[in-house]
Order: sequence, then structure tokens, then C-alpha cells
Amino acid sequence: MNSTHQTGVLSAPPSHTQLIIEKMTAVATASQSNLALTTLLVTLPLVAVFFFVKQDRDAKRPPRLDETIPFVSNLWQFLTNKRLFITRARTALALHPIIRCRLGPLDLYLVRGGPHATSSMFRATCHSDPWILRIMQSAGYAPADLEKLRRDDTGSGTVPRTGSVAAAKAAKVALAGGEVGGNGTMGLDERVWYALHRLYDATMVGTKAVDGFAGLFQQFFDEELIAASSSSPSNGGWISNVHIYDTLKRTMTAAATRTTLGPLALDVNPGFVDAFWSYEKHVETLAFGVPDWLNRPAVQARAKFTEMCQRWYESADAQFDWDAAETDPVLAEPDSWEPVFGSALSRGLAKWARGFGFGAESMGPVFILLLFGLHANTIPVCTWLVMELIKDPELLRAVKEEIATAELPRDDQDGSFKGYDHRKLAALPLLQSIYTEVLRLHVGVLITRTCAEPIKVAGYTVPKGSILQAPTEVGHLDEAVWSTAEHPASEFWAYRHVKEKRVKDEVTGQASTKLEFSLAGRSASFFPFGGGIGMCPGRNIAKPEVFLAAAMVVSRFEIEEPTWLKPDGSVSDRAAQNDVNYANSVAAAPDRELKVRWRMVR
Ligand code: HEM
Repeated sequence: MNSTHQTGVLSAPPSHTQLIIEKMTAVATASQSNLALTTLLVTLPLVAVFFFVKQDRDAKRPPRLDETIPFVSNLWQFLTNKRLFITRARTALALHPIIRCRLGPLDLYLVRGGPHATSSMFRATCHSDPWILRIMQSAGYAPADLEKLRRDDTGSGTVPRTGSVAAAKAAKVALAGGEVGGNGTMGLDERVWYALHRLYDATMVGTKAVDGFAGLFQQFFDEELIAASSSSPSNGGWISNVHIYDTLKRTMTAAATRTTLGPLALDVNPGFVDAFWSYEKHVETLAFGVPDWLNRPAVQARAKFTEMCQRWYESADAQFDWDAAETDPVLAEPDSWEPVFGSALSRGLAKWARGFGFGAESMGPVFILLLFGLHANTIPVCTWLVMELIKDPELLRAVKEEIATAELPRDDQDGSFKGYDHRKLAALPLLQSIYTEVLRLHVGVLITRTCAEPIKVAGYTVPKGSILQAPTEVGHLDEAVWSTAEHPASEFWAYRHVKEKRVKDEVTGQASTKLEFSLAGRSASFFPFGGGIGMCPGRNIAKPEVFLAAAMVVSRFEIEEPTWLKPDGSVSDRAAQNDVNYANSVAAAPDRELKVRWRMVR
């Protein structure tokens, strides 16, 4: 099947039915022998069309994305040429804020970003539990444990979702004149989604947790960088053939893993970093439910990495004092860290799984998913940021100047480098603007929600149980929102999200200009981390990780001779673009490697 045949965008139902009527009329008139049959053949579809169109108009349903072969074409294109599918969806959504789309057995609503998505999809009644469950299943959670998650329909919020089992129980109790607590009658010990969400909130989103993560990551990343750049002094400290993406994959994966799981995971598993990236390539096909026998390399990569996480979990479990853990204040001390399980997040996740009675075979899958969330987006995003800086010496100079203002005081004795204040780094306007540009251009994902109640989107009523998807690309590449006279939305423009502000020195009274970061009026079209209660819980640790790693690379190294390489290692005459294999897989990997020579200067 040629997927490029699908040039049509929106199908107007009457033209489809007209086509059917024309075909049937032609067949009937050809025989001419039976007027009654002809009448029947013509009128029956007309009656059907009348009801179909009427029903459509009554329900005020959005138009449908065209499909050459119903149930097949869209799905085929999605699987074989996702780039083209998303482009068609974007074109259609430029015309209409919401469209219906059949993707194989799924009947979806695609929603344009901007206020339409944020005001409807990101409300508490829309959730992503079925999609998270699917990912958990594809990671290898045991069926009995998946069932525990499936049974709990109360959601992640403090108050159980309307219409859920707990809400129904609470209504029954209230009817019988009983007392109903704030959480309904379903005990907190049964609310597995809520417990996970609380853990994420405390150990990833909160300020204390972010500070703890940033401090340790910086320390471990520094050690990794030093190890990666040790060189013989005879060549003046220069190291040739440094591959930026590959180096960041190795150093950041090791540092963020040590920060989160502690050192044991890497100590007991030689080849851990390579095994992670082999698995990462396949997560999407695994989640899509491609049968194992058709997806052997993916299944093998998952098995290898799961085995490593399982091995680490078993040794951590054997060394850890679980009795003491009974009083372990994971939520109250989200920045606590110890060398066996590592962070409060990792300990808390182990406690969550044990507390809900998860089997031993689910422990590897629990942690492979945590590591996927931790590394799969942050590292490509940091790579794009560093690549943009190396590509443009003028921009690099401006960013280095900015970064210098966030450097911690040097060592009193020997003047050695002590790192960065991650909060100051995170507030730098130009660096924030570049980060936003990188997320806007390189993060593509279909944010998916199931609505537990009927909701209104752009004037249409979307029935209960419907699936809604908002492709980030539609909002992120919207010319009307992002373009300037010189810089279309499709282009990287480092200064797109800063404006110059005139300021006056309070002491001298001297006027000058300074940059200020702003997304004002455009934030609804920018949602690389999703939104609402299902929003990425790692967003607050992703930022210091990316900023610290990028700052340390560009300010501590002198970097020369950038050369782009194709995947086969030969020289490329163009810079990296998004790897099409990662279309819609959150952060895209670069399809070209950047080779440089560098030496550590401080
Ligand atoms: C630049 C980096 C990152 C990007 C662009 C990103 C993006 C996303 C997106 C788009 C979602 C789905 C949100 C939704 O449906 O509304 C998500 C979910 C998630 N992310 Fe991130 N993420 C990043 C970093 C991280 C980090 C560092 C972690 C840390 C472990 C993490 C952990 C998670 C988890 C656990 C979920 C699922 C949440 C749930 O159960 O509902 N992410 N992320």
C-alpha cells in the first residue's frame, strides 16, 4: 500500500456517500431490467445518508480525517510513515480545532493545541491511566499487578474520579446515611494510582527534591566528565574524535542513574548504559503492541535490560534494612539519599510496589520504566542544546557569559571550579529561551487522554469514554503563534523567547538593557510535558539536569573542529535533524552525530 496516496485531509461525509450512490446507480442502470431494484438501490443509501448526516448534525460532531480504506489506511500510515500522518493531522487541525480520526480499531478525537486543549483535555476528568497501563504492560509488569492497577479507577487525584468505584461506594454509603470521608470509602491502601502520583509529586516535583537531585547530579556528572576526558598531557590535553551525542549518553546516563538508583545499579551490571540505549530504541514498538514474534530484537533488548534492573533490585533488597524503612519518611524527606537504593524516589517506588503486593517479576519492569522516563528525553534534549551552541560561536560566547554569572564561588585555597548554582542557571533568560526552542522543535508527542465524563471542546460535545489526542507539533509549529518577520516557526531562533527590557541602576541611575525570558500569551501552544494532573512529573528535574550538563560541557571545555557525521561514520554535508524513527516519541534523537576535538580548560 502506498501511504503517500492519502493526500485528502478532511472528509465531508456527503461526498463519500455521493460516491457510493454514484457507483450503485451505475451498476443498477447498467442492467436496466429491474426498475424496482434500481429504485431500491438508490433510495436505501439515501435513507441511510439522511439518518447519518442528520445524526451527525444533531450531535454536532467534528469532521473526520480522510481515510482511503476505512480502518486500515490511517493505521498503516501511522505505523509506516508517522511523519506523514502527523503532517496530515496538522494540516487538518489548522483548518479545524478538533477532528475525528480512526486509527485501526481506535476512534479518536485529535485536538489542536492552544486554549482548546488546555481548557478541556487537561481537566481532572480526563486521564491517561489506560495509556500508562499499556506502557506498564509493554514493560513486562506481571498480569496480576496490572490487574491491581486496572481495578482502581479512582485516578491520581486526592478526590476519587467522578463515577469511579470509590465514588459509587461513597454514594451508596451516603444513601444509607453513613459518613463519607474525603477520599470516598475506598481505602488509600487500595488507591494505587493516587499513591504513585503522591510519590512522584513529593520526590520529583517539589523544590526540596529538585535541589537534592541537582546537587548530586552535578557532582556525579563532573566525575563522569573528568573520567571521559582524561588524556595524555603530551598532546596538550586535546582529545580528538569526541562524539557529542554518544558522550552525553554515556556521561549523563551514568550520572543520573547514580543520582536516582545509587551506585549499585552500575556496579553490579557491566554494560548497563549500552543495555539501556538498546532498550530505549524499542520502547515505542513494544508499547504499540506489535506481537513478540514480529518484534524479536525489541523483546531481547527489553529482556536484557530488565534482567539488569532485576539483578540490581535483588541486591539492593538484600542489603536494605526494610524494618527501618517502615519509618522511612520518603515523602517528608524527598532529598534523602543512601547508597543502596539511592534517592527517595527509588526507595519510594520500591515501597510503593511492595506495599501494593507486586510480585518479584514486576520489580525489573517498574525500574526500567523509571529509567526510561529519566533518560530518554533529557539526554537528547541536552544534546540538541549543546549542538546549537557549538554550531554558532557567537551564541556560544553569549551563553558562556550568561552561565558565568551562575558559577559558585571558587575554592578559597586553589581557585578550583566548584560548579554552578542550579537555580541561578535555571533563571538565565537566554539559556531558558534556547531550552524552550529545543523543546518546541524536538519534542513531538501525541498527548492522550480518556475522558471520564462528556466534555466540550471548541463547541463540540465529546462523549464520555472518548479518547482525545493533542499532537504537540501542531501547537509547537503554529506560525500564527511563534513566527517573527525574520524567523518562521520551523526554524531554531535562540532569541525567540526573550525580550529586551530597559533597566536603571538604582545606585548610579545609569540606564541599560537586559534580556527577559517570556512565554506570555503563547504558553497554551507549548506543552512538551503534557498538562493537567497527568503532566510529566520529571519536568522540574529535567531542567537542572539539562542546564547543568550543558553548562559544564560548554564552559569547561575548549571545543574545536565540529564535523557532522552520518550514522555510518562518513562526513555529512548537513547538520543534524530530527531522526524520523523518533517521530512522535517525545524527544527526537539527532540523525547526525557531531564530532569535535576538545580539552578541559578548568
Ligand atoms: C525534557 C525531558 C522530558 C520531557 C520532554 C518529558 C515529557 C513527558 C511527557 C510528554 C509525558 C506525558 C505527559 C502527559 O500525558 O500529559 C511524560 C510523562 C512522564 N514522565 Fe516525562 N519528560 C521528560 C523528563 C522526565 C524525567 C527526567 C523523568 C524522571 C523520571 C520523567 C518521568 C515521567 C513519568 C514517570 C511520566 C508518566 C507520568 C504518569 O504516570 O502519569 N520525565 N513525560
